Amino acid sequence: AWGYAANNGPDKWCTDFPIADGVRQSPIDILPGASSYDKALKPLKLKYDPSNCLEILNNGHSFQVTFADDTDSSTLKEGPISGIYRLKQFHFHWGASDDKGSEHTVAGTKYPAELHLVHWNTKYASFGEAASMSDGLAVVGVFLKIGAENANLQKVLEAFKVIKAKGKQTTFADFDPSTLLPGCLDYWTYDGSLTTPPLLESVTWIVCKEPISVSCEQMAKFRGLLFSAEGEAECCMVDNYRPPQPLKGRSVRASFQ
Ligand SMILES: NS(=O)(=O)c1ccc(-n2ccn(-c3ccc(F)cc3F)c2=O)cc1
Ligand SMILES: [Zn+2]
Repeated sequence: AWGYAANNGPDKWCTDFPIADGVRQSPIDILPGASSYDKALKPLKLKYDPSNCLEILNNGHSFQVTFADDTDSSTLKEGPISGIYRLKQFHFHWGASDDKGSEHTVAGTKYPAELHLVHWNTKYASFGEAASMSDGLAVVGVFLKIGAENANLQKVLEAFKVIKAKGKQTTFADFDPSTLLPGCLDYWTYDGSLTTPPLLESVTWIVCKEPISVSCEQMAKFRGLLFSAEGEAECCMVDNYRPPQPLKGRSVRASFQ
């Protein structure tokens, strides 16, 4: 099965998932100087209902907080998209050390971690159907940089002790993911893909320019999670990021000047 090790990592994914060498793969290196300001881009309209929060799980690639998506109570609207996209889950990618971990990079700069808020287009009947459509998904990416402790992450980190190993999950209620958004919602946007298998080219990427903070002690807790299941040889969950992929002629637009 795919992973992030030398034998099953990003350079090997094309064997089972040939779209890995596709025309709109993610992540990318964002070059602010080469992105074009588009005054038609609207501000992001994010509205999340904490009561939609269901559970937190270690899926062996990251940890993920999943949301009830049977109503329009947690949605993304406007920004670069048209219509209503519902929040399905959020998760993170991070490094073994603070000098790497994000998937998108900014003029080559790597952040220690990156948050992804995954939404699906309600013009389709379900997440699964939307995931295979070119306008099916919208993922909001937020960079994390080392600084002050982020109090809004504490509740997530406290759950780690019960989801340390792959396959563990627990109920997770009343969490508002908007507390993890930066104050300024300026963003870059481009057409891309899922950054892990199945690497589907169905994502409108919306990457926030402003990072949020995370302390080095909090990063150490991320790195205490395991890729491995209980009873297996322990393997720390670190470096679960795909490196930047070729732009292949795509343009990156900026919502700000
Ligand atoms: N890192 S990311 O680009 O935000 C990202 C990467 C991979 C996924 N992902 C993995 C499996 N799926 C998935 C789950 C259920 C389904 F019906 C279809 C899918 F593609 C999915 O959306 C979701 C998000
Ligand atoms: Zn992700």
